[in-house]
Amino acid sequence: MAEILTINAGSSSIKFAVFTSTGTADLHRKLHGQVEGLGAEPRLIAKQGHDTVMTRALAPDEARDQAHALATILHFLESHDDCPTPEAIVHRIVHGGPDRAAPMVLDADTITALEALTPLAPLHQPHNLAGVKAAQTAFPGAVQIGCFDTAFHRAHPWVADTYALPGSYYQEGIRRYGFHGLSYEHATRQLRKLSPERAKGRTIVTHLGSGCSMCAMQDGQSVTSSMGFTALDGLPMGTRCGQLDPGVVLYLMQSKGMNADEIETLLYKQSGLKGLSGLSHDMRLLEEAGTAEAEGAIDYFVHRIRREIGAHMAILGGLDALVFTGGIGENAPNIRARVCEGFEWCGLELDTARNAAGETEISSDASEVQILLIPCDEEGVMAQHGHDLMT
Ligand SMILES: Nc1ncnc2c1ncn2[C@@H]1O[C@H](COP(=O)(O)OP(=O)(O)O)[C@@H](O)[C@H]1O
Ligand SMILES: CC(=O)OP(=O)(O)O
Ligand SMILES: [Mg+2]
Repeated sequence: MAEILTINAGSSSIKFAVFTSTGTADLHRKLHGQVEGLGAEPRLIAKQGHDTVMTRALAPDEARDQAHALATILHFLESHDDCPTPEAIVHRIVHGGPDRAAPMVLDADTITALEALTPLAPLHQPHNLAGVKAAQTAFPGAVQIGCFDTAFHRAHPWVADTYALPGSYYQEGIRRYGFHGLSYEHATRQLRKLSPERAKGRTIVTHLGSGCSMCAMQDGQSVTSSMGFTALDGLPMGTRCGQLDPGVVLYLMQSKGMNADEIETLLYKQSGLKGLSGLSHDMRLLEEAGTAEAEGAIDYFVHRIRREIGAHMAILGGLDALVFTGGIGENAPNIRARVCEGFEWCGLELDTARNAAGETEISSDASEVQILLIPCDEEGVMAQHGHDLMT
């Protein structure tokens, strides 16, 4: 029985899963888990089905950063009673550049080309590629496969991909790539099962996790997305600023004398919910805190999501379904309620009780737009791609 291991290094977590394949298209998830809370209070959680087989707070040297967290996961897998012997290890690689529109086997040349994209995704790409190397060492017999967050958006029309810079900049790759593609792919697959007619129409999926973005789709194909050249643009995130006037960057350089490294740290690691609240990147803590700054951070977060929903809806010419996914999207009913508030004018109405209960369909019976909660499963999509490439 072939096994597939998936590794998904996000900005605040590393998620893993072991799947077995019996030769058919159906994959069985036999073990999964994550190191979550990187940068705050990291812990390792592993589950078999719904049963938790491990939950442990991690010491600083076990989860100082993604590399340590991954070593902790690989150590856990190797010492697990049923240690996996993966035939393929599938990695989420956040940036695939302009041409990689499908998953692929990672050979040495591809890894070198992907390393060159590190400045475009500094919170992710180095960790994604370090994960490939660590996995090669831990499981030397396995094929390494990459699935790219950017791939899902590669068929955007030019207007959704370009910046209004001279054309040569687009040609050299300065364009809007869009991210969270594996999450969007999963959401559309689920939507096709849950609501096939609406999935053929105009849909917006909003991925609200540690990183946050939104994607407008027509018949499951990405039309436009809130993230751009890097995973900084669009919505505010845990520690990232989201949309920012580029004049701010010029001001920081010219008037405050900040250098590129300082600005990178500010925009990627000290901004977003963390920067505004002065407290934490974690929505759970902000909701509990109740300070004026934490409330302000949540107000801004909600405001920007609402603004992007309006913009994405305008590009689609209306809306048939709105999907929430990601750590915040799935687990924070108050945020969902505030995002949807006052959108009745365009036929979008939440059902308070369904939303509070976290049901799959959270729109009211009267709502013209269906509102759904679809738990993010990037690992399931990755495993399926790995399986398809191996057979
Ligand atoms: N119950 C909850 N209420 C509010 N926010 C939550 C809850 N559970 C998780 N989150 C948020 O989800 C975030 C993690 O989302 P996730 O999609 O797992 O992130 P990533 O994959 O980018 O590391 C956490 O930082 C936290 O803010
Ligand atoms: C692209 C991105 O922001 O990913 P994540 O949400 O996993 O940090
Ligand atoms: Mg994620």
